[in-house]
Amino acid sequence: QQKYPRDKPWSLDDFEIGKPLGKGKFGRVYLAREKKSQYIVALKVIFKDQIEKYKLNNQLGREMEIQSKLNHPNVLRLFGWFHDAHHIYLILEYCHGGELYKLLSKIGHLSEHQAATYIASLTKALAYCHQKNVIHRDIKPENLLLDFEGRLKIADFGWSVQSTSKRKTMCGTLDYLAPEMVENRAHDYAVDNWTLGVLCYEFLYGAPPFEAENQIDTFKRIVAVDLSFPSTPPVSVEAKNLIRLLLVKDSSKRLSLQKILEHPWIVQNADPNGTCN
Ligand SMILES: CC(=O)N[C@H]1CCN(c2c(Cl)cnc3[nH]c(-c4cn(C)nc4C)nc23)C1
Repeated sequence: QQKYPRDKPWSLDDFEIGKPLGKGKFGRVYLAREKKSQYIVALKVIFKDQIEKYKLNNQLGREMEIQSKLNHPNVLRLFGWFHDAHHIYLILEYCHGGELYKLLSKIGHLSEHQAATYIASLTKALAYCHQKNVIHRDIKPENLLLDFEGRLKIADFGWSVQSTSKRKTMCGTLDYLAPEMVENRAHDYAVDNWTLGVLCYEFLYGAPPFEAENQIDTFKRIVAVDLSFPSTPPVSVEAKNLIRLLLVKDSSKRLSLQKILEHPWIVQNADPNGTCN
């Protein structure tokens, strides 16, 4: 029985490779099973020549350094990594529930109970990342996965892999970026608070708040904080209140992560153990 963390370096021979889960510019993610333990993982395969071509070696190294240190129930685990002549392999936690995105596009919008539970989980994950000096976890819906219990996991290493079920308009979208990001001004931890507001809106209405026909109009709506709430689906006043406290142009005035967890809408609607089953 292999003790953990293991001393012998991992190699491809340790795994049986299953179906592809996603693919992208830098590589692909496969379902895989570690032979000795029969443990199911997601194996992310990154092409070395793609990394060298885009001069991303140190970014990848930094991402992996950060990711291997993070250990939180709502942050996807990086168990280890190895490489061969042409590839780098990341051994990642596998989420049986797949992408939150697929669930959202299938059911249109989430209930207030589900939305509050996932916003609370994201807030706790971000508070943990910020405490480890990790910001801007790029929390777009396609980077949010669900484990077998329906618990949310932030799955991003800066190498967003487009999984096969990706919404096409997703690539390069501005929808989730704060004004200071789209205006290319200095950004700090508070960008994540803005993104929580965007996600909360999208979970409840099924579309992001500043969606527009093209990127220019989205850009204009973000910098103007052109926020309005449709009359359907019906959404509680408390939920709208939280969204308004996060989608604030002045980043210093956005509700803090701690205050989000104390907000009445979260306290009244979020499931304490984050599974909302
Ligand atoms: C940003 C990113 O990595 N996106 C995707 C690619 C596969 N990857 C997964 C990662 Cl990294 C971990 N677990 C996953 N589970 C799934 C998945 C499960 N079902 C039923 N359908 C899917 C898809 N995908 C993953 C995340």
